[in-house]
Amino acid sequence: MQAPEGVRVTGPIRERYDEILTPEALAFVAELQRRYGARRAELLAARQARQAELSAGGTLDFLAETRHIREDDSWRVAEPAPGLVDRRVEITGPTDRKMTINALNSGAKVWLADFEDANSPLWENMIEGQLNLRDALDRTIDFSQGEKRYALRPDEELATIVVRPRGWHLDEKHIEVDGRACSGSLVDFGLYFFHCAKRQLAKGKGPYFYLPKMESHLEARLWNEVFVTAQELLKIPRGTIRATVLIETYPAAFEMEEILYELREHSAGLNAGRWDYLFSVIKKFRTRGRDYLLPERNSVTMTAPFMRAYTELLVRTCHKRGAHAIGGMAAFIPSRKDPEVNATALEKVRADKTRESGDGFDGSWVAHPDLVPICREVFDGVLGDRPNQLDRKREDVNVSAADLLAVSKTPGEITEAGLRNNVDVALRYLATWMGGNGAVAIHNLMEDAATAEISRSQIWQWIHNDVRLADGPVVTKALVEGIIDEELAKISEELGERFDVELYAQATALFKEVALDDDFAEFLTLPAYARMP
Ligand SMILES: CC(=O)SCCNC(=O)CCNC(=O)[C@H](O)C(C)(C)COP(=O)(O)OP(=O)(O)OC[C@H]1O[C@@H](n2cnc3c(N)ncnc32)[C@H](O)[C@@H]1OP(=O)(O)O
Ligand SMILES: O=CC(=O)O
Ligand SMILES: [Mg+2]
Repeated sequence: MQAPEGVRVTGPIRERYDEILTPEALAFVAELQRRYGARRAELLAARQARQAELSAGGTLDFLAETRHIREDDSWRVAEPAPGLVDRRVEITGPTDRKMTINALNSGAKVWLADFEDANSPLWENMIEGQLNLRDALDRTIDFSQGEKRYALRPDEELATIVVRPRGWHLDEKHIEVDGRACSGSLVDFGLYFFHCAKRQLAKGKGPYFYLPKMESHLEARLWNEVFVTAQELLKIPRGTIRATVLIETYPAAFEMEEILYELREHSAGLNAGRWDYLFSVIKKFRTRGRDYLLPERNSVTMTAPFMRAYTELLVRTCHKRGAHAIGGMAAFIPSRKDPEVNATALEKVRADKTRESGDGFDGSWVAHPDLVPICREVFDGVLGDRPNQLDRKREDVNVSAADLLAVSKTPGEITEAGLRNNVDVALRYLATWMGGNGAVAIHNLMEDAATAEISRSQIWQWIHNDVRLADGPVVTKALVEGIIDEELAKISEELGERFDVELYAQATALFKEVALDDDFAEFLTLPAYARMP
């Protein structure tokens, strides 16, 4: 395989990879990396500086220097693009061949094709995911499992593809530009844009993206600059790209309006990414004692006052600027085998979507095809024939910085069962992730990188703030180490021959690093990726 000057591909080149890793596509990605790699590094350093301020006693607030943007009522984001006008149901999931076909056929309006939370960034997953997206657009994608054959429905019935590239913090170590690993965000964005932008335009849609884990409007400005350059290089009209930003970090909640402003000619709205948001709340104030201590994971709900403040503000901010507000993921996974589990999942998801649609969201996420009808039914009930409810301005909403920061008003406690659950789920998830799969149902809940981050960071926070369990001792490293051994033994007994000794050994070492080490790993995926081939 021929690579352009200064570009080195170190991952194995398997069948058909050369169709994605063409010299032209690699040159395009390298151009983005050369133009924007240094700025990305500066913005990642700025995250560290902000964290140091918070750990030293600082707080988060709306920015004084951007007040003029918030107070200027004249600007709006771009009109909704074709395929993104009605987003009442969005399904998310990884880009393997079967899931690609199932998601596109699911009846959802949008498919979030995920290179992020639901994906383990194995080289094979990244490149084959790109191939699958391209094949889907060419309608050459097929798949069979046993007797079952998978094929796409007619184009007009398929979900609109919206790709979620990796966040700014992750590298793609198998593609080096001028001797350094390339940004994972630029690889995922660049390869998809290069191969699929024109294919999408030919179908009357466009290159659309979900942007994860941003921490400031300056990071959104960087994405906007990348978009402008990418469109120029491929001679595609400026403003063709559309991007929905996940508001899923604590700092970003204070910069929603500025993020929309930076991306306004490319914006397709905001999404309330609840799981990473919770992780970020824990992470940002992890050393700050009781004021920022959440109850155990499964008892924090969307009705906690600080979570309501965040989602209400998101809807109000979006609708003021003509942007879609998209709801998040209820983690309950239906079952085709267990009617009771299925009924519970449907009921919980219905309640979640009812709250969101009532609050003014224009649509929401589901994790599984069997949840599409419920989400559609609930949003149909509120939207009727209208494609969205952008006209519902929610001027009644008035959220202060103190409301967003009111973590300590969250009801619930921290118990031994909560601690054990965090250990058990994190171990199972990390073993799955190291095995190349980024999303899995565990105890009937969807687990992905964001939910696993909550589990391990809660444990870190409890250890470092001398938290006493409601029904037991103070949480210490030694206590957690004992529980790890016990939970591993239970998992091994339950899985029997399916217990992969090697993967669980890796998961355990990784979990100890990200939950027990005094240095808090910024993202668990960083040390996890370092351990990956
Ligand atoms: C915090 C966040 O970022 S949330 C967004 C990121 N997370 C996600 O996207 C998770 C998406 N969901 C999933 O990956 C899956 O639903 C899981 C892993 C949780 C469960 O998957 P499974 O164990 O395969 O569920 P199940 O066996 O019930 O699946 C039934 C069928 O639905 C398909 N299916 C399940 N979820 C999806 C999905 N999200 N997209 C497409 N197809 C799906 C399965 O492939 C299977 O297809 P088949 O009948 O043709 O074999
Ligand atoms: O990406 C979504 C989230 O909840 O995290
Ligand atoms: Mg997320």
